[in-house]
Amino acid sequence: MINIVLFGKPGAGKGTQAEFLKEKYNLTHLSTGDIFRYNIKNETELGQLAKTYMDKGDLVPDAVTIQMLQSEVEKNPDSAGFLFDGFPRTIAQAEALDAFLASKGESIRATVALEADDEILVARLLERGKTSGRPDDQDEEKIRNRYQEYNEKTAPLMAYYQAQGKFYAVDGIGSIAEVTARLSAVLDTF
Ligand SMILES: Nc1ncnc2c1ncn2[C@@H]1O[C@H](COP(=O)(O)OP(=O)(O)O)[C@@H](O)[C@H]1O
Repeated sequence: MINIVLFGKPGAGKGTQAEFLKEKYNLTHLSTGDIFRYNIKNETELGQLAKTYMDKGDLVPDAVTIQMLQSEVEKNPDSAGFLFDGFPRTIAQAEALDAFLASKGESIRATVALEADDEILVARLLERGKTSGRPDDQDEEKIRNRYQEYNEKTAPLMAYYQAQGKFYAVDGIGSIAEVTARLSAVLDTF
């Protein structure tokens, strides 16, 4: 199994790139943001809980997110590998993921980060907010709050995966095809 973490700030292009990478490498794409939004749309209990955090640009609590992610992995027992998008976002989530995969005799092969400047990304998200309907993309204050959450809670994951020798970064600025090519150059080495 090849398990990959796609890493990057809000708006870095993880979802866009995941669409190409999952096809190319035959991976099961698990986007925690997409799963939460699906639950919000269907008005599940999980969705109602997640919405209170997401609308403010806060992270959903670890216990909720970890349990949800594990159940999504369990739903795909025959997967050739997972592409984790938007997860892990905290050290506690990364530790839980490592322990969970280890219990199945699996592990994370690599974490690949899409790098981009904050100001470019804030502008991208405001643009996306005009058509995406996402409440967290429409208000600059909420967007800034997501960057603060990222800097405080998610950025430390770079050192976490670097210490395991699993961290790779690519430039996330360029055309979609250019960025896909940069990511593929890293993933093709596995
Ligand atoms: N792993 C996670 N842990 C906690 N909250 C999460 C996680 N993944 C997604 N969320 C929630 O969903 C929101 C949207 O996430 P996502 O769709 O990945 O968008 P983006 O990367 O553009 O912020 C986050 O701001 C957060 O509230």
